[in-house]
Amino acid sequence: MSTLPSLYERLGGESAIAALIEAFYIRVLADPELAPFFRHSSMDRLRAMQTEFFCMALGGPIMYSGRSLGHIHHGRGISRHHFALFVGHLLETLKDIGCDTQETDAVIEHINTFANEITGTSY
Ligand code: HEM
Repeated sequence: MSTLPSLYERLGGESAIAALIEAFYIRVLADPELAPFFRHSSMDRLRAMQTEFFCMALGGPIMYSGRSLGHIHHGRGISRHHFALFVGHLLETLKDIGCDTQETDAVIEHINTFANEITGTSY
């Protein structure tokens, strides 16, 4: 019996995901609507935690050691609009690194499932 490779494997594992996150936050911080959210954040910690989170969320053998998504994001005024901008930058970054459409769509679909947890809304 064979198992399909996880998205983690299809993207190239931990080092490829770390590079993706690095390129992604360059875009996020260049967005005038998103940059202010990160003004007081340690970007080194954020990139490290986000890399762990993506590795875990995409099926990799890595445990996320950061705080709960709700706990971190609630009370910061992150709307659906901000979430959509954030995911838009992820989409562009995946395209930039040459990720094919099927993998890009699968990653975006998966990351979108965290929308309620991040924005604190459920509808
Ligand atoms: C699915 C989408 C998202 C995921 C998976 C995610 C994940 C994370 C993770 C893993 C951390 C680090 C946690 C830690 O330090 O323990 C973090 C921090 C943070 N996130 Fe997100 N995030 C998402 C969307 C967003 C959006 C849309 C915004 C704002 C527009 C945002 C703003 C922040 C900020 C400001 C921090 C740093 C908090 C601090 O300084 O301690 N995130 N996020």
